[in-house]
Amino acid sequence: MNLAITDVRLTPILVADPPLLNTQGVHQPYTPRLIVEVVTADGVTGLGETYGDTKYLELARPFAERLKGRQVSDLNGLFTLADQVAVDAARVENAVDVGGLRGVQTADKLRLSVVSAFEVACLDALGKTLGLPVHALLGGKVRDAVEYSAYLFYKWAGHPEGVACEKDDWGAAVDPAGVVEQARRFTERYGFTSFKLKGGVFPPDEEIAAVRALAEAFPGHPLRLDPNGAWSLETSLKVARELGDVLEYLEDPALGIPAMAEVAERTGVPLATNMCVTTFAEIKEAFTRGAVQVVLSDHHYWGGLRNTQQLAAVCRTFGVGVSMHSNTHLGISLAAMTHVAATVPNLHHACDSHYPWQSEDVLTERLAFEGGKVPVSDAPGLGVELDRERLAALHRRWLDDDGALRDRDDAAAMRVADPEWVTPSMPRW
Ligand SMILES: O=C([O-])C(=O)C[C@H](O)[C@@H](O)C(=O)[O-]
Ligand SMILES: [Mg+2]
Repeated sequence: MNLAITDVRLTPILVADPPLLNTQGVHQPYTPRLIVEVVTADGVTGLGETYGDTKYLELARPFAERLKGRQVSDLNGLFTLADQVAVDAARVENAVDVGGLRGVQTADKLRLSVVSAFEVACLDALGKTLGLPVHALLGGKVRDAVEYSAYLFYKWAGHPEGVACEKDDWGAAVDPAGVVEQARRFTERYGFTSFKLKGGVFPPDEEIAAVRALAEAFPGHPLRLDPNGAWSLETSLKVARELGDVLEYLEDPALGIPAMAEVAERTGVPLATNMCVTTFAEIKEAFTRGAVQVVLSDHHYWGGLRNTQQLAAVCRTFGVGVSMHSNTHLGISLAAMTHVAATVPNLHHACDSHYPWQSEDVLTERLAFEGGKVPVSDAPGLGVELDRERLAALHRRWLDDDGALRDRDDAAAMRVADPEWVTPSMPRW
């Protein structure tokens, strides 16, 4: 058995994305992802996936160079190695992640977002070599299936006229009836029983009405609303009070730990975040001030599967809940999320996943939701197989792009439909 890494392949791709609305704008018709392959001396290939924007590619390339000759079992060494990769100061100066949707942007967070794909790829290769599933390498599963929630979005029926795109069959959802209809489709197609609505798109009263409509259509089901910090403290307090009786939690109503702490204290409504706690450095203040009751981990920017387990342990220590955030991702990441989620004992909320919105994948077989859950694979590694033809086709799309879509920009996509659109200043309402 030879665990030495002899080759690393990085393949940036563009994958189809429907016109999903958020407070920054709308999703572009294609979004960048990076597929990582780590090959061992025995010829075993491990797969990983992360964000594919330029700022990640420019770190992934020098990192991949340094990886050759190391062992896929040397997971701690990945972090030491990452520290050697310089981050351009312009990338982090006064910067927030994806226009503010994912919190602060630090040099470490950028590095971790890259390391995570390599950690997953190394675990996949190690698992395949040893004949063990990734969850076993993480200490073993405590559940056989991981529950996900329906991630509802306000959306248009299609991308703007004349824009090259793939069509989707979800239809439009721009009012309460549309949101309920979308939720019904999610339950019919995937069996989800929890619902999260991406808010911050329409004035809060309209979004309150949509959540009320969901509560009426699906009585007793867990509901969440996430405006990505688009509301002032006063608006957050108002929405929390109006929806407190039907929400499982409210996600990032306002920006920053002090505002979140005040909303939590004055309303008692549980708050979740993937914005004010996205790094270990932010935990102490947020937890001691009671600003968040559920941290939505994302193994991509927390630095991988083992860091996610560490985050879960810290949350458990402080009596704070943990669940999972999601951005547009493919099956490799869904498999990784499922393996780590299977090992976290204190996971009491259904995880987010964009996967149902992704009509394209790079796997020979898509992962399936059964009754809203993804079964935990016991096959060696992640339990997924790369479809090289699909990978090549999506890479071809990336090569053919003139650069306009290689960096996610929801405000730019919105300007195609509304040339006057500027990124809203926060708080928006
Ligand atoms: O706050 C969140 O849950 C997200 O940031 C998830 C995604 O970024 C979502 O808002 C999106 O892609 O529009
Ligand atoms: Mg969120």
